[in-house]
Amino acid sequence: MILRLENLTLGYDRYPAVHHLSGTFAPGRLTAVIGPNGAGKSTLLKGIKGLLPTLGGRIALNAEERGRIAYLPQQAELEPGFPISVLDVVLLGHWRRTGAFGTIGPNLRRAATAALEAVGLPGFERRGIGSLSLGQRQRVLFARLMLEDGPAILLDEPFAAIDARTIDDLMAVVCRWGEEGRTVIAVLHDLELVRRSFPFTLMLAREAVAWGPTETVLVPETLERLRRSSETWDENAALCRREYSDGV
Ligand SMILES: Nc1ncnc2c1ncn2[C@@H]1O[C@H](COP(=O)(O)OP(=O)(O)OP(=O)(O)O)[C@@H](O)[C@H]1O
Repeated sequence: MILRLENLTLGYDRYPAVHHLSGTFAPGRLTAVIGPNGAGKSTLLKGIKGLLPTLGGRIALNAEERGRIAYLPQQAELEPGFPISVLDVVLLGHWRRTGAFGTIGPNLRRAATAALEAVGLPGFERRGIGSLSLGQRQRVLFARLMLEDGPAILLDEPFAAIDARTIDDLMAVVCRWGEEGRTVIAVLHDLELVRRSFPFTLMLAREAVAWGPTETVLVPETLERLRRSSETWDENAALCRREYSDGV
């Protein structure tokens, strides 16, 4: 899936939070989105997933493609621990794709078991999701993303408050997604992790400060530009005055 943004503006009640963004997320490419609090990173992921209307410009995707994008929101936005099993949480990845009437056959159960093994939780199927640690829950959510089988995967701060061992294990899953040709876009704050593992970076401060190969983006000049632009952006920006060609 080629995910292309064309002069994209996103926001809330017509007040823009991400301005005039243009660029492409190519298949198999791992892109980190970095920027300070309030830079519009979560807004961008929600816009790509179709949870926000576009205020201007467009995301070049049809509805069917958009429906297949897998999305992991920030932990704070996740549903509280319902008393359901780990297996059911993982199988939700399948239902998200097929709808509630999709059938769960033995192949799917095997796929769920294999996904749990791949994230380092073999034999956890019957455990209640509420009995797991934060890191274990994040592993389960990655197993669910595996079952979603999306051509593009959006991760919003997937490693916040997660221990180094779990990050390593889950990064191995992310790298495999890239090798399988899936587009991965991850909001991250750990620049060392970005340098190590994400070949592309979008540096965001309401608009793109820089977007390209990580080694050209994470350099002192652009980090300084990021610092300056986040100091000057207007929390109460006026309605975007450039034209709204579609959306709203
Ligand atoms: N539901 C909402 N209604 C109105 N404004 C919102 C809403 N969600 C976010 N915003 C505003 O949009 C701007 C961008 O927020 P966003 O959550 O996208 O930033 P972020 O880069 O993900 O920040 P963080 O690193 O803190 O998660 C902020 O000014 C925020 O207050």
